[in-house]
Amino acid sequence: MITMDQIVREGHPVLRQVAQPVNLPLTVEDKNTLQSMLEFLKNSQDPDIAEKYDLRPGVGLAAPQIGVAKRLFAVHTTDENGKEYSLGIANPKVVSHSVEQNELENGEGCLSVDREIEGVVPRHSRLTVKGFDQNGDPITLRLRGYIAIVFQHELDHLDGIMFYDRIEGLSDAQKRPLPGFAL
Ligand SMILES: CC(C)(C)[C@H](NC(=O)Nc1cc(F)cc(F)c1)C(=O)N(CC(=O)NO)CC1CCCC1
Ligand SMILES: [Zn+2]
Repeated sequence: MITMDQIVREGHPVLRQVAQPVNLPLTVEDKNTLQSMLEFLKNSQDPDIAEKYDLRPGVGLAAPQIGVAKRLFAVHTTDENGKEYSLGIANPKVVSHSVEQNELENGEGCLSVDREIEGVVPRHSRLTVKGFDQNGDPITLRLRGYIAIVFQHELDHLDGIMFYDRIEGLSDAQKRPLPGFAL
């Protein structure tokens, strides 16, 4: 099972790479990667398991965050209307998005970032994502609200983009992990 010590922290080059698309049909290895990332998210949201293994409660995880430079990520959360999103997706891409932007008023964090970074992260408020599910079947998702933000945060990881890259006015020093922390 994935635990926090398998999660790569900022400063590791894999978080700044552009991840490679995966071949379809999905290999057993890629299916297992998606499944293990989804399992981590579920475990991290289970109070008993999270406490037992000291997991940070996560809603999304991208393959580069476990050192796999492939275009795979998993999400496990419910949106404002209580619709559950619990899935792994392969080769996701944004096919359209609103001009209108949206942001989490308290800013964002990241499982790969062990520090608080102030500032809102502008995102598309609505977007359509196409990709392939864990069975390799094509999927199209029309997203808005919180889940749209989660997807954009994970999509950015596949392109080596960290949430704080998008915060207006952040100095370069603030964008660099302190040397002592980039273990
Ligand atoms: C970095 C962290 C703060 C752990 C963030 N969680 C979160 O925002 N809220 C949360 C998580 C729960 F599991 C249950 C709950 F009620 C609230 C998160 O998982 N991510 C995912 C991530 O780092 N992916 O790479 C960061 C979020 C920032 C905006 C969208 C995803
Ligand atoms: Zn993240």
